[in-house]
Amino acid sequence: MPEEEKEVQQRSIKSLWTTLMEIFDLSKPYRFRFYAATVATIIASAIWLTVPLGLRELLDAVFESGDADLLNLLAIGLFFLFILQAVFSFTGNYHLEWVGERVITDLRKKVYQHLHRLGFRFFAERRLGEITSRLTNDVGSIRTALTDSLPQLLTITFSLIGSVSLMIMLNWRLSSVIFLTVPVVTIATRYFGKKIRELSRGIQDELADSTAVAEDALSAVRLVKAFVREDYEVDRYQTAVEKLFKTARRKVVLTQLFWSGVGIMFMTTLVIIFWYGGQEVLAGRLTAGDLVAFIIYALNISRSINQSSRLYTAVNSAAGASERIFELLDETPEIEDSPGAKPLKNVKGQVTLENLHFAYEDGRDVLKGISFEGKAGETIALVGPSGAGKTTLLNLLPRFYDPQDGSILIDGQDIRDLKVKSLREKISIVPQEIHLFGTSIKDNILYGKLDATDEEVIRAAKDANAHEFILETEHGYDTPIGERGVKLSGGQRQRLAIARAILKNPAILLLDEATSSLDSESEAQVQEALYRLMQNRTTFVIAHRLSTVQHANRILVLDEGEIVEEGTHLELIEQKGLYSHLYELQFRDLDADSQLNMRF
Ligand SMILES: Nc1ncnc2c1ncn2[C@@H]1O[C@H](COP(=O)(O)OP(=O)(O)OP(=O)(O)O)[C@@H](O)[C@H]1O
Repeated sequence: MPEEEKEVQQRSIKSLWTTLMEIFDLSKPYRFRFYAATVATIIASAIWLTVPLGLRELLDAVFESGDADLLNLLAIGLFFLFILQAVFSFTGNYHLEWVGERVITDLRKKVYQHLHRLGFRFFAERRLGEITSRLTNDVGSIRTALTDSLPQLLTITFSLIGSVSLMIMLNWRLSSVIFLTVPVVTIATRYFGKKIRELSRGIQDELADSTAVAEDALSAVRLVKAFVREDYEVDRYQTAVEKLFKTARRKVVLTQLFWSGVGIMFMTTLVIIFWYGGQEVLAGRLTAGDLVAFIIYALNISRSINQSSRLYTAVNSAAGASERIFELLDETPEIEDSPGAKPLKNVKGQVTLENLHFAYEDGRDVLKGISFEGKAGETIALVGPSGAGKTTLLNLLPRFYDPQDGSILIDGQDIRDLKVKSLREKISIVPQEIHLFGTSIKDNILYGKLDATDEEVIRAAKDANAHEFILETEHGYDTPIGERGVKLSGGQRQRLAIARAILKNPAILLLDEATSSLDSESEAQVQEALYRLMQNRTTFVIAHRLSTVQHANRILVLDEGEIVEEGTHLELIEQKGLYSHLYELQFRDLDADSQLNMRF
């Protein structure tokens, strides 16, 4: 075998072992139950192993000694043995599967919790479908291995060891026929195992890809329909699942070849045992009972090996899946509390930016030395051309990303010295794209403060100009919102998002004004709600409306990651710089009063 291939194989066997151990580690809290179940399984297997010996006695009682009383006694004895075996087998399997299901539940929780700890960078690099596939398909694959295969593995191991020992005791020469097949099976298992493991991982990857394709399209169903791209999306999904089918078929071919090969070998071995054993009986060196018992043990071994080869493929599939799960669990969250981080309390809302430098990718600075001091309660509008870095700047305040250089201070405290959760608790974000959950209207508002009373929810909705339209819906606050809120208009969705933000009662507000048009009545209601929300809070707003910039205490004009102008609306108009240029472009011919719907 070439050195390189050998290394890959060794590495993969090692990684199989490591991942299995990692899964096994998860069962630590349930070790007592696990060991008790193992003992019950050993006892059940041991009882099962005595059955052929009982049968041998039974047959010899008939054929050799002709003893009818002994025959009755043995038959009753065997019956009770079966009952006892069933009881132990049930107990062992039940508790082993219990541990398996428990471990999987813990694993699901652990993975999901970990996903929530990971930052924006992680999610930006992956598709949602791929991540959900890990939670469902990969964990499902490990589940099968743990709950089905683990009990089998134990039974098979004991049954194999026991059958082999008893066979040798019965007739060692006949036993050696069986052992001749062992090296062949071992080599085949290693060869096929590696291939199957690789294919299993491929299948999980392709499954994740196809899930991602479907999720992408289904979550943008409006876009798909608007562009009449149903057929295109169906094609895309078909291509993905057909690719999956091809890999799955290759796995089936390999797996079946392996099983069939093992099967043929053992049936041949059995024929040899029949023939050779028959000779021994004829020669008087073996009784008929001995031969029957021997053959049952041989069948036992054959069945166990067959099962273990199936088991091996299941375990290999699980190893492929668990590699992916543990890769995910190894992802380190980029934003975490620093040691000694303090909670942010009694916030006034003074925000200072000191020489901020930020890049998503090395060498391509998006923010280039932003410095600014915002007083508590001020409204600060950010304007500038597309791609100037406005959204990026807002994303740094709740620490969705950390700057490479420079710092952000809130009331004089560096946000990296604060507990992340306490920082984010004090900041509300109203983005352009409002996301609503498929729960009730009330639950969507409650997201801002989970323990709010009904009165608080209603007050927030009233302040957000949402109360009236909520009452007009079929079940009022309990009306469910369709998947992603499709049953609500754009303005209504915004007002719900504002109600949610009001309920959170933040000291700092980050607002990305929507650019999509609303009708003027709806627009006026949203604006009014926003102004109410902005009262007594430090607000950073990416402004697209003239009314917003006119009312802002200060306007920061960003261009290519730098603040190029700063001042009030009138001051900036007088400067005749970028701001006045943008203003000219957008508002030149319009009368200020009718400009509410215009965008920057
Ligand atoms: N997640 C990301 N990964 C890499 N680059 C990004 C990411 N998000 C934004 N950028 C890049 O950073 C730059 C600034 O983007 P940003 O969204 O902050 O601009 P903006 O001023 O808010 O623009 P707009 O008004 O169009 O929303 C752009 O060049 C953009 O391509």
